[in-house]
Amino acid sequence: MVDMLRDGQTTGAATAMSPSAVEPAVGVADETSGRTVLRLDQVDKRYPGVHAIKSVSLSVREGQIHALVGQNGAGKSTLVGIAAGSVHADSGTVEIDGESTQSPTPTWCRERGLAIVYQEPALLPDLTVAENMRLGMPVHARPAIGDQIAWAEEILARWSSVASIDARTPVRELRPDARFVVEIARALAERPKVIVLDEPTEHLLPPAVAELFTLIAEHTAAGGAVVYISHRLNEVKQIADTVSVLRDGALVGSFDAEDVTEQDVVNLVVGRELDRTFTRVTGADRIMGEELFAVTDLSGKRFDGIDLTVRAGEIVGFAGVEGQGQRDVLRALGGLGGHSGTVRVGDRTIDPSSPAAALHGGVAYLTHDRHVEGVLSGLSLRENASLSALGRISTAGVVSRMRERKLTGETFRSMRVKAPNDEVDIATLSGGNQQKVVLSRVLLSDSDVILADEPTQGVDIGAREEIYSILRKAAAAGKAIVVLSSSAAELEQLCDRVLVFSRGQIARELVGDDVNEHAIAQAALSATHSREKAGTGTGRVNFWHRMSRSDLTPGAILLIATIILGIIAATQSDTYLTGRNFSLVLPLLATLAFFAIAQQVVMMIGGIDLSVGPLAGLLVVVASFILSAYRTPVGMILGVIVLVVVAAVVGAVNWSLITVVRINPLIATLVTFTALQGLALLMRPLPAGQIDPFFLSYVSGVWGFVPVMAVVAIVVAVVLEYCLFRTTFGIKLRATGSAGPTAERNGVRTRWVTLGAYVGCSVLIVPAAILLMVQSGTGNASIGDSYTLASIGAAVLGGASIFGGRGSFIGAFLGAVLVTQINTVVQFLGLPLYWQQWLLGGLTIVAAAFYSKSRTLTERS
Ligand SMILES: Nc1ncnc2c1ncn2[C@@H]1O[C@H](COP(=O)(O)OP(=O)(O)OP(=O)(O)O)[C@@H](O)[C@H]1O
Repeated sequence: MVDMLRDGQTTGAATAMSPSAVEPAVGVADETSGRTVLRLDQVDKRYPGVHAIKSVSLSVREGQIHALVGQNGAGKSTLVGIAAGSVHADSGTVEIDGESTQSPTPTWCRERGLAIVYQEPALLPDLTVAENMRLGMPVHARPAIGDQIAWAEEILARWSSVASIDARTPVRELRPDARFVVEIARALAERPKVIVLDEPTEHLLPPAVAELFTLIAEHTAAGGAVVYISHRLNEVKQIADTVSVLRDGALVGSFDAEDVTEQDVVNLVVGRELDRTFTRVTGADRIMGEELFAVTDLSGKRFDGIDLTVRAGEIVGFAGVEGQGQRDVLRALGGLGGHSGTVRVGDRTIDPSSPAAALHGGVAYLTHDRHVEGVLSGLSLRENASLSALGRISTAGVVSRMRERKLTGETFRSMRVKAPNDEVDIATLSGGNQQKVVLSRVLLSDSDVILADEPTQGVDIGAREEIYSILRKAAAAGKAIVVLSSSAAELEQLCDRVLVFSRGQIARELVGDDVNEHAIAQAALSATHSREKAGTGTGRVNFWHRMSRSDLTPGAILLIATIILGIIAATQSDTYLTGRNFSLVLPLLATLAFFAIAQQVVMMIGGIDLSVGPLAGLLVVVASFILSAYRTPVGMILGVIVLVVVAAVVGAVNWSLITVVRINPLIATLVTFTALQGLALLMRPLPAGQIDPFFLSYVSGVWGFVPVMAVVAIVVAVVLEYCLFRTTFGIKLRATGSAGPTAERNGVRTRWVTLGAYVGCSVLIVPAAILLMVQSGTGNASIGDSYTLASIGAAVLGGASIFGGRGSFIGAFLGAVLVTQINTVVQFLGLPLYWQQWLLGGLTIVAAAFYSKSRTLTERS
């Protein structure tokens, strides 16, 4: 494993060379043999302050593995993003399988045979593995929705020896390595002409890497092509036919892999000759201080009885086959896992019960899952890095911008973070640069103990050396450091001592000359024979886990609560269980149910519609003009059509404010709320204008004591529930709410899905408004106002997430049932009316807390 520079004192030993000085020794790739399946021609891309791609031309031929290498920020991801249609180039053309275009879209590229696995998985957390896999397929290759589980299981079966993944599991429950397996398996299942893999092995376990290489070989043997991005040059040398080097957005050249040595590639990537002679600076050569970090009898999930001491100035490595508890121990010490035992920093005993408590006790943890736990998107580099150092840079709670800039700036410079400036959004940085910023945060916390989990993940060869040097400097400054790495070579280079884990315990301790790559790898393998597969996380499926998996769980809980309230009311009053009572209550229930179902549509995409109440009022007012007395049946139908059109227009206005003008949904629909209220009051300042009694008698028809409209509401809820999981639009709706930008990358036109959601929501208010017409009989402008909040309450009770992606129409219906039940039972029990509010508020809090708790537990496990 020589995937890194071997240089104890890198920067001093490196000799700057002109690019031309490192290029002539290597052979230039033959671009003529084999058919070209992907061609990029004069592609150029600028971001504010960065010329990311400088007129790059590249050809990838069939049956070939074409590696793309370069430092962090060189432009690799941007270039393949352009090839896949997810990044729009300023100029240049993309040609896939003979067809070219200047403006490719993800769908265009996929349909022509290009599949891509992004550095950050393009999976939708709230959709199941099977739904994600199906959605990512080109339209012609998608299985029927009913067959998707069997189809996904068949594809994942190929990976079963390295990753046991249940196709029904929501992706949010998968561990990072399993997420990548799903992505890769899906992309290969497309049988693409060319597959792009952007740092695919960063998160994979060694057996999965081996499986990937076998599949890649099969793919190319069948005539497919691969574009392979990696910082692991040993992997590149192992599999690539051609190596293209990018530096600062420009193509240095494309070379035959056989003609270049690993050292040649390093020099080409860095743009200078880098001395890779390795001098390990061990603890024996350094002065170490007193024992600084002491852990006694630490036990928790997947580990047991861990004793550990680290001295000031010492770097201790955690090694072992993946899944032997080493990561769990590190996370528990960083405050990210339950545990028992004693943890001491210096002479203080600390309780790392949370990351904040660990930090407070002097322990900082660098996560291995940068995408989910490390990066704070939307915040600048500076803000991301200074988050753990706020105490040091503020006085009486006020942050000193000068100190913050100085501190973060110096750290960024020492790590060579590549960004236009320190104020840009961290999300705009390349993956490796994001990793450097997250590491900066840990260093800036100035904690006595640093726990670094895969510190060089996704980081280029030059920066890797810089990170080693920074960790060594931190040790030299008296910190105690623990490094977990899947690379034995990395541990050899960094550590004074290495602890090898097996089945949740420390199986071996390597010191002195035993701290070498070979001995570490050997110890890891001989220490254990059982390899845990990548999977869905915990093997133990607990109550919360099972409950939180289903979107129907909230509905079941609501039903039980409704029945209990009903039993109480029935025991207290003889009139509760009578047809007369039901004939009074059910129309109210149907009205609220339509409001809740409508609200659920927009909440599914992470939106909200405050205008539903006034819209209903406006529709009642409009009806008092167009459905006034004694219309013919045709007139009535036309009248209802007008109401639908009015509602659809309001939905479209909401959508354009949110999507085109880009106003937050809460504000946008608050604006519409006021405008619609004003308009309705303008038309009918006071309730007036009779609505046709014949029309009202039709819509208030009953079967026994059950109103027809209540049955319609149930049917609508059930049909929409079916559509949500079994139709393309339903899945796109959930995908858009789950993670909009990722859904876009999967070919979902989120803009139009959002339009459908807002228009759909408004149109579903028409039946609710008709029921209100029955109640008022006249044009009453404010009759719907109170339903805005009630609709949101009912949908939340039904399990809707305000962040989108989760919820259920049956749940929303049952939420409306419970709200109506509370109102009725309070009256039957003769309780004061404020009990309605208390019960509703109390139950909403209990429900929200329950859903939130169960969801958090599921995601953590
Ligand atoms: N959306 C964006 N907005 C602004 N700048 C961006 C954006 N995406 C990328 N960049 C910039 O473009 C340059 C190239 O980034 P890119 O992600 O392509 O690099 P990379 O070679 O893939 O790096 P890494 O190896 O770290 O993943 C970087 O300077 C990056 O900060």
